[in-house]
Amino acid sequence: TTMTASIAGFTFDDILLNAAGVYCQTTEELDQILEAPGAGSLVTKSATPMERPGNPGVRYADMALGSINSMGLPNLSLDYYLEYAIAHQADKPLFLSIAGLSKDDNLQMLREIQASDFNGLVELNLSCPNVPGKPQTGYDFDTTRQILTEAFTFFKKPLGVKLPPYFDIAHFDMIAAVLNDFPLAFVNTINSIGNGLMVNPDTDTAMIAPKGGFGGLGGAIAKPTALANVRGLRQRLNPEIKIIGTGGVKDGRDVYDLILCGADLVSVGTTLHQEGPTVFNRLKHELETEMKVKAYDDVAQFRGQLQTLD
Ligand SMILES: O=C(O)c1[nH]c(=O)[nH]c(=O)c1I
Repeated sequence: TTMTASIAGFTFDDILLNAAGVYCQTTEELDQILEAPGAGSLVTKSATPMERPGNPGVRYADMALGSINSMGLPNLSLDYYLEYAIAHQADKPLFLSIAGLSKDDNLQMLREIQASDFNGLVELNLSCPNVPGKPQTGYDFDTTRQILTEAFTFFKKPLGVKLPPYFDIAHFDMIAAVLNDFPLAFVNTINSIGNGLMVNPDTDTAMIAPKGGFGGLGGAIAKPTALANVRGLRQRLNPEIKIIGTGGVKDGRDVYDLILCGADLVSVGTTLHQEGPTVFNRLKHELETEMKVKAYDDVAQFRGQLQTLD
């Protein structure tokens, strides 16, 4: 069975990778994704120009419905991840994620990457929901347009954006109208569902500490929103803009569904955090099984082919 995809001229021999933020904070974690059977690439933790400790206190929790996190953008700095990516990009195309706290931070990091020997893909994270006082840029269509306009005056390497989930059809139209004006290599949709709240039933307290317990939701709870955002953007974006589908992947059928809605690559967050890098080989084999049931031997045969009832 053929389970490959191409983005910006790069061929991915496996279509699974980690979701930014999960299992990608340190060289040790990144090496485990790089070497994991079934993983076709990796993305580094979203970086800022300088190292950040992130939010204090308990900032991640698993629950029946998935996960809630308010990490607060802890990372070891752009230079750390840039060095790792340059050292390991010969093996397979890699994604470098950046999440500046301002437009200038983002542009400064893009200039540094442009001037470097990195030849992989950059994922501009416009959707971190957990930095206190910082809104998710992806919900501000004018600012998103402004950042991309300035970025493309100098940035020539493959660039994509990590988007927050949208919940209004009008917003699918609006973000697509912005993104279609730029030569983006891909969009990654969705990031966590921002600012949910979960209760610890034993203590009647919030599950996590930062921001009074408000954090991004991932896992099973995110699947319907992930499918809708992959489908909604696939229907609206220029075909040259590829899609990384993220959200709610627990088994091979979840991978299959994201592809059916239009995903080229599929990234795994909560389930990777819970199961570890062996999850990729499990998902790959489960996807193969699902494809055999449907008599498909290539993901290209059903990518984006969700049928509607009307
Ligand atoms: O809290 C985080 O570090 C975080 N958490 C998320 O769920 N998404 C993000 O983009 C980020 I930058």
